[in-house]
Amino acid sequence: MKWNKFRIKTTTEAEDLICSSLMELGIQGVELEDKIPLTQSDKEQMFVDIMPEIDVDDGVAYINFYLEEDEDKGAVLAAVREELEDIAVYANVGEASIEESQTEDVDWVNNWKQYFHQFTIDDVLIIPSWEDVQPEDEDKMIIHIDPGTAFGTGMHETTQLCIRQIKKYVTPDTVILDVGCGSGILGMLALKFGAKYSVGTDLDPCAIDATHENMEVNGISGEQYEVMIGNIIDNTEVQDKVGYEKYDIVVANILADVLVPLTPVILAQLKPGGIYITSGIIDDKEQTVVDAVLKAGLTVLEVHHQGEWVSVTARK
Ligand SMILES: C[S@@+](CC[C@H](N)C(=O)[O-])C[C@H]1O[C@@H](n2cnc3c(N)ncnc32)[C@H](O)[C@@H]1O
Repeated sequence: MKWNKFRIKTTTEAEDLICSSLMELGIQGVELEDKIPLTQSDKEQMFVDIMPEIDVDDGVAYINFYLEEDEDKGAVLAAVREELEDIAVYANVGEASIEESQTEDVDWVNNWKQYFHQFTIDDVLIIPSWEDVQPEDEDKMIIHIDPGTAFGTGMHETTQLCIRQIKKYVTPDTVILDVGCGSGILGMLALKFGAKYSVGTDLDPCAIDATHENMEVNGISGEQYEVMIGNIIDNTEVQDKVGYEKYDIVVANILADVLVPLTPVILAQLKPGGIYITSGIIDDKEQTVVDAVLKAGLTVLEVHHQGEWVSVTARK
């Protein structure tokens, strides 16, 4: 199916007002293009630590929206133009021109799958749920994964750094906390390496379904793990539910700027002697995380690098 794409040229001042008017008209899923840098909270949610170069904000913004080919675009465009005129009375909407084009229907949710194929991390074969295991790989530890829209195929360097550290420190008595579990890959591998129990947390609701699905596909029963939504950094309900001095290992593959406030919280969740594995650290933030770990009173055991990413492992 083809879609009609509309591009409104406006100002950064008016973009929020126009977006909410479009939503009131029933237009869902608008795209914004402007030169305003991401906020700290945007970056944390999007797992972005290296910002692309953007030009200086010139106040111009573009708002894209899409209508199905058979929708009455004349009526919708008339309503949009009316809204733009109303907003122009009290805000600078700039040019407020609307450019029209057509676009192919692309399956954005599933399109990335063509780039995700089976691969190995040491002796672990990670295989997407839509591929088959080759006979020569049947002796490997096999993990089937479909991250859905959650993060965590295992292909990212930061995940691989965590997997190696988990394998090193897991014992049959290990209870592990996986903060920012995404697809559930780290907790799941810990259980496959022999851990007793895994608790995962994430801010992203997609992570909950993805973790349940991946655990099930890999034959892990609901008695071996739990997963919860919420921000352990500032939500005491989540902290209480996760439990204190309970974990032999806490793993967190999140950005350095999140690891810094997370570390003192994690200290309370770790058993004395417990291991804290951090990753997701871009190389120029290595010292920031090491400092946060030391400040919390942990002892740094190991620092590993892969590409431009760093993992710091410490002991309580
Ligand atoms: C890089 S992904 C890691 C996913 C998976 N653990 C892995 O290693 O592949 C980071 C995850 O942390 C989550 N996240 C970010 N801040 C968080 C917080 N304060 N508490 C819990 N999860 C958080 C994100 O939603 C995302 O799913």
